Amino acid sequence: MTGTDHRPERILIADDEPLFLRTTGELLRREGYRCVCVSDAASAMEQLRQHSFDLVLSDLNMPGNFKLELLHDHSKHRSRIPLIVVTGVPTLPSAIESIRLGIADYLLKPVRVEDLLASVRRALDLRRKARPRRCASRDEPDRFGDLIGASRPMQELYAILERISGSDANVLIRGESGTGKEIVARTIHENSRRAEGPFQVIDCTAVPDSLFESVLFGHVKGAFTGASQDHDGLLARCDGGTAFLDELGELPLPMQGKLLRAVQEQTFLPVGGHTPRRINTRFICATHRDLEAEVEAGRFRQDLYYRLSVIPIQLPPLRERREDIMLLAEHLLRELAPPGAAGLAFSPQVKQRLEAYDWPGNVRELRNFVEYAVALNTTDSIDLEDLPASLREGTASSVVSCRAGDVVTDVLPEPLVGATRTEVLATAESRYLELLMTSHRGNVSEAARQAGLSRQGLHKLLKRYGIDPDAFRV
Ligand SMILES: Nc1ncnc2c1ncn2[C@@H]1O[C@H](COP(=O)(O)OP(=O)(O)OP(=O)(O)O)[C@@H](O)[C@H]1O
Repeated sequence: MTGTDHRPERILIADDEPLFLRTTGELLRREGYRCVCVSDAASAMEQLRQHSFDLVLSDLNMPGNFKLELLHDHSKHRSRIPLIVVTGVPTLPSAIESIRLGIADYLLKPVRVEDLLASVRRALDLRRKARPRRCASRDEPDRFGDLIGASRPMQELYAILERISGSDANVLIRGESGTGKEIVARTIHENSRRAEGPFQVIDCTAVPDSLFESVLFGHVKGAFTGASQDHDGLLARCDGGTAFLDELGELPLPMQGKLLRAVQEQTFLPVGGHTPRRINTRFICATHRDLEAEVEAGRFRQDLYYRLSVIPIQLPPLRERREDIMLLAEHLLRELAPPGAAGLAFSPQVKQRLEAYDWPGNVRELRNFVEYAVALNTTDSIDLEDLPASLREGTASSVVSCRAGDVVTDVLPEPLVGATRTEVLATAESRYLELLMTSHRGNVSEAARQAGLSRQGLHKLLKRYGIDPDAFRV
């Protein structure tokens, strides 16, 4: 059985019973599906974050899922991928909660082979019908795969994505935080001939410099104290697929030369190894930094920059494509509203406020806002009182205004007069983060919510500026 784009459909099976896992995996593979089997909820969530799947088959009682964590995570972030529950311990509360979270089916163990296959086929069939076609921009002007937006910059982006779908060239995506760099990278992967291969996210800010080489290239047994066996790195996992290097600008300089070899020659040496490993990988990278300035400043290798930016893509901030705000907000509302709240809508005053707001955290901030409003709302309309204070008061829109001809020293602190644009912006961002941390007393979750960033995204920024949240706790 294959999907509409002639690639085998991918099924994630999560169950802590080894026998069920093995036999179900074998059964579905025989039917032509590609299966990945994991035995706990954390591994399932990691797989879903890193790879594309068409369906999830999940047990309920398995490690890490006793409060249905996998189902909650799934309903929040990937509700368009159908999830079938297969449980040996059915309870009424778990069944009600599973259905509330929008599962596709609820099967009881021992499940008959024909029932399982019928349920899998039904769920995949529905997904195929609901799924936007490949390169959908011509027929559906306001979306391309999972990307939403009808503005001119988005139309231009869709045209580029369509044109490059036959290409295997490396891509460099730039844009502010939350503009959609990762979702664009996934879209490129899913529309490429590598679609059935892995899509591996490598977050350059998440790995300490000293571990980078081993995390990226792996190591051989005995390479260092504690290396008791050979270990594959993240690059080995991208073979046949796409490596997505997020925040490329943070890659330590010594690693840049090693990455260049992997990009150029498609080979690398695991730490302590002598035999080069060959890969077949496309590189898509993202950065919010001005990499050309980094090259000029000697912080980023020019040869690597040219290798990776064969196709450059610039993502516009949301404030520069305001006509997409309500389109995205309505889409997110449909995605995030609980089942049974299909009529939930924004009031006219809220729409006005959303369209006027500057969205410094871009689409991620908008998504966080919709989640917040959906969680607080008890009626069928999202009204002004459901908005967080920053949006109600429109604080982020009130920017310092500076008329043409004003002397720039009026708005710049003395030490920054004559500084470059990058230095001024970095100073402002670092100051903003300090104020944010002060007002939230070092609570990263709360601060991230206000800033419209993910916790991970805020951690990345804090790390970049050497700001320790613990120092703000009182
Ligand atoms: N055009 C879009 N259509 C639909 N959803 C979008 C769009 N752009 C972004 N999103 C959603 O906004 C959120 C943030 O997007 P994403 O993580 O891709 O941004 P990013 O630029 O990689 O952020 P960061 O730089 O902080 O890592 C995700 O939930 C993503 O699905």
